[in-house]
Amino acid sequence: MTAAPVVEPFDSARFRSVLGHFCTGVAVVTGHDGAEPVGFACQSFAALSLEPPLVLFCPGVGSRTWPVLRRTGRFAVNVLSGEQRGVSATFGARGADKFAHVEWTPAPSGSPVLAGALTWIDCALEAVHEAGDHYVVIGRVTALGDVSDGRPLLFYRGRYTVTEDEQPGEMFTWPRPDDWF
Ligand SMILES: Cc1cc2nc3c(=O)[nH]c(=O)nc-3n(C[C@H](O)[C@H](O)[C@H](O)COP(=O)(O)OP(=O)(O)OC[C@H]3O[C@@H](n4cnc5c(N)ncnc54)[C@H](O)[C@@H]3O)c2cc1C
Ligand SMILES: NC(=O)c1ccc[n+]([C@@H]2O[C@H](COP(=O)([O-])OP(=O)(O)OC[C@H]3O[C@@H](n4cnc5c(N)ncnc54)[C@H](O)[C@@H]3O)[C@@H](O)[C@H]2O)c1
Repeated sequence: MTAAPVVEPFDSARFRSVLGHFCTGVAVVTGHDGAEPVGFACQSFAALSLEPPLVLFCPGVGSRTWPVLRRTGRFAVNVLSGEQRGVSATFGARGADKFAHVEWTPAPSGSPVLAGALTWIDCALEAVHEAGDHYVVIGRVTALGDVSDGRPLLFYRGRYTVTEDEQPGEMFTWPRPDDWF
């Protein structure tokens, strides 16, 4: 039998403060039910598996986008560029008419690909796990967008930021190609 973990008390502000130090990109996860497009800003996105190709993201239990994605079994992940702070703000605000001021085209799944996104990942729903006040959603990658040289939008300590210019010689190369995976 394992001992119960020692829990030091903390409130949600401290949780957000500490977790906010983990810098991430920002994605907009989109879907379409045949009637209207849906989507929300999401930083809990990650590559999960290469063989088979899987990704994950975590929508809150109160998300109104998520039930549409669950019903249709399809979604697209739009990787935002550093010039898309406004897009993130729109898709991160509840209830707004999120598609009123953004142009989009359908990915093969029909899910919106937002104009100006760095790239996109089209997915079929693979698995869903309940986890606290969020779901962990796993998608099987079905199509991939083109890539561009633009800089990504980053979210760090509750604020947006972008990377600095790359300096010559800064490019890191792994000692062996399979070290990471
Ligand atoms: C950088 C960034 C990263 C984020 N990452 C994540 C993430 O990883 N996971 C995540 O779950 N969220 C994340 N969010 C938050 C998420 O984008 C927002 O909560 C977004 O509004 C959810 O959109 P939705 O379409 O799912 O739901 P919405 O339709 O926007 O609804 C969200 C909630 O608001 C309520 N609501 C909607 N309209 C109204 C109204 N008119 N009056 C009162 N209540 C209303 C709904 O009932 C629901 O409970 C992130 C936000 C930002 C800015
Ligand atoms: N995973 C998420 O659901 C998530 C992540 C980031 C932001 N948001 C929401 O977007 C809005 C804007 O955020 P902010 O500028 O106040 O930044 P913030 O200070 O709330 O975010 C700091 C960090 O806390 C964590 N976090 C925040 N809300 C969370 C949640 N509901 N569940 C799990 N982790 C969470 C994330 O790691 C985030 O980077 C807030 O309503 C926030 O809750 C949600």
